[in-house]
This record gives sequence, C-alpha cells and structure tokens, in this order.
Amino acid sequence: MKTITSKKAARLLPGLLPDDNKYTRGLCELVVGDPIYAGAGVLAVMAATRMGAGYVRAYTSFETAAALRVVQPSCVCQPVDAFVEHRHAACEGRPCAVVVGSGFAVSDAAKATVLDVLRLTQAPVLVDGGGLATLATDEGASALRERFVAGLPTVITPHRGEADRILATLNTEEVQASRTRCEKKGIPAAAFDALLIARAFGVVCVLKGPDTYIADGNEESADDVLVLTCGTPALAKAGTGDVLAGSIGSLLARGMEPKDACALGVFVHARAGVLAAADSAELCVTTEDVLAHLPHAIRALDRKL
Ligand SMILES: NC(=O)C1=CN([C@@H]2O[C@H](COP(=O)(O)OP(=O)(O)OC[C@H]3O[C@@H](n4cnc5c(N)ncnc54)[C@H](O)[C@@H]3O)[C@@H](O)[C@H]2O)[C@@H](O)CC1
Ligand SMILES: Nc1ncnc2c1ncn2[C@@H]1O[C@H](COP(=O)(O)OP(=O)(O)O)[C@@H](O)[C@H]1O
Repeated sequence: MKTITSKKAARLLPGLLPDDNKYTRGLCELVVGDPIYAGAGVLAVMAATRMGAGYVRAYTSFETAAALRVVQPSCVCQPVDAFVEHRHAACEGRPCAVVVGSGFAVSDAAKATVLDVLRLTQAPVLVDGGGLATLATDEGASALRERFVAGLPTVITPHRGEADRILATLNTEEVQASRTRCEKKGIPAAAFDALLIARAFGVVCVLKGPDTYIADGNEESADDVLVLTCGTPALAKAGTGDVLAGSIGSLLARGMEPKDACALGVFVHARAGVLAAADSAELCVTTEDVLAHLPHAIRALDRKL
C-alpha cells in the first residue's frame, strides 16, 4: 500500500502565480445544503474557500444561503435550479470543478440534481453525502459511465455506510472473491473495496474511515491503492466529511490531477484534525476547529517545501 506522507503531500501543494486572478485560481461550484442539512452546505463552502479556489459559488437552499451571507459573504449564492441555466457558460475554459451532494437528504429531487450535475458538467465533479445514493441507481451508474467515456473525471467520497450501499449494486460474488483475496494477502478489505468501486464506476474513490483509501482504478492491484493513516479519532464528528468534500473540490478546481487532489485533500484534512487536537484536546475538537486548522495544516506543509 502507498502511504500518503507529509513529504508527498508537500510536493503536491499548488502555489500561486504573481499574476493570478480569481478565475485563474479556479472556480469551485458547490451544489449542496438542503434546508435540513444547511450546516453541511456551509461547512463544504467554507472549506472550499479556504483551500485556494479563487471563486466559490454555491447553488443551494435559502437556509444555507442565508447562513453563508453571514459567515462567508465572499461566496456567491444561487438557488439550486439556477445550476442548469448557468451551465453553458460556467467554466469558459477556466479551471473549474463542481461538488454535489454534501448536505443532501436522499430524495427524488436530490437524485435529479445529481444526475443534472453529472450530465451537464464538462469539468471534474465530486459526489458526496446524500448525493452518493444516486450512484447506487441505474441512471447514476450510467451517468458515471458516460463521463468516464468522455474523459471527464468524477471523484466520490463515501464513508463505510455509503460505500456498502454502492457495493451492494455490484456482483456479490466478485465482491466476496476480492474480500477473500485481500484477507489472504493481509491487505485491508477497504483497499480492495475502493479499487473495486473505482474500476466498476470509472471514478476516483476516496473511501473514508479511520484510515482512508484512494483508488482511481488504474492501480495494478490493491497494493497500489493510496492510504492515509495519520488521522485522528478527533475527526469522528458530524460534518468533517463535508469539510473534506469542499477541500478536495477546491483543489480539483485549481486544476490538480484528481488522484493528487484527493491525496492532498485527505492529508491536509487529517493534519488539521491532529493540529486541532494538539491545540485543545482530542475529545473536544469540533468540526469547526478542523475547518479553522486547515490553514495551519497547509502552512506546516509549506515549510517543508
Ligand atoms: N451539520 C449538518 O448539516 C450535517 C449534515 N450531514 C449530511 O447528512 C447527510 C446524511 O449523511 P450521514 O452520513 O449523516 O447519513 P446517515 O448517518 O443516515 O448514514 C447513512 C448510513 O450509513 C451508515 N453510516 C454512517 N456513517 C458511517 C460510518 N462512518 N461507518 C459505517 N456506517 C456509517 C449509517 O448507519 C446509515 O446506515 C449527508 O448529506 C451529509 O452531508 C452530515 O455530514 C452531518 C452534519
Ligand atoms: N476514527 C477515525 N480516525 C480518523 N479519521 C476518522 C475517524 N472517523 C472518521 N474519520 C474521518 O472523518 C471524516 C468523517 O466523514 P463522514 O463519515 O462523511 O462524516 P459526515 O458525513 O458527518 O461529515 C472522514 O474524513 C473520515 O476519514
């Protein structure tokens, strides 16, 4: 297994150019935050803003937009329906990425939105949270296949429960066989699962947990899957996954290669959790603390360059 180290993460960190403007730094659009999970939308947007994209735009509920106007007024907010109308002009040749699903409840409306995003976005898309349920449907799988064939990257960030729902749509014999192979080799089943999902759906799969596994399907075997082992249980708090989605989305918007963006995003997120714990106590770390420590995690990397 290939461990993501501080040195590797530091090498991936994209800097700024003296003549950068808000568009050359990347446009990160987030289609997030149902009324019931407005907080998740806010967390994802705040993380995306911190991680370097020059322009952050949210297509979101009234509730999320109202909160964002207070805590992150730099974010441009539009209603979710406007995403489809704006699509033709969204990227205009600039670096750009879309995050969808953080803070979505599982519903028909959420499914329609995720399918619109997958089908209309000619740029990297990251699917997270309640948006992942759509991928376990025939339409979702076919939209992912179409993107793969067109060479458009898609990243997905399931936790164990969401990954199991996606794996349940695959051939169970194949899933079982790959788990048996992994047990024999002493490799964690999650590494095989991430690889299986990446290959089956043509995505980069970030399978989150105490250790996080990243596969893009091009790995020869589960031995080549990337793993992040330097996290902390302080991260086991509601909303830290939304922070991760926004962070990776921002790095995708900056134009990073998808697997690199995932590796750097999970490393910085984990390091932010560790630094937040060092500043207070592991038990007391909040998701907001993790968000606040993202710049410290970046600065610690920067010093190693
Ligand atoms: N402040 C907020 O508004 C928050 C909103 N959130 C949003 O809430 C929506 C639902 O996400 P949830 O993950 O809470 O959904 P659930 O808690 O309903 O989880 C879905 C299923 O996965 C299982 N599961 C959850 N986490 C697991 C884990 N780490 N390992 C194994 N099984 C696990 C659950 O038992 C359940 O069966 C998402 O859109 C998410 O973005 C959450 O991120 C929490 C914070
Ligand atoms: N015990 C743990 N050790 C290290 N990291 C953890 C642990 N538990 C959860 N995490 C990390 O916290 C984040 C939780 O994300 P997720 O399960 O999607 O939560 P939510 O949907 O509430 O935001 C993931 O990045 C995961 O890797």
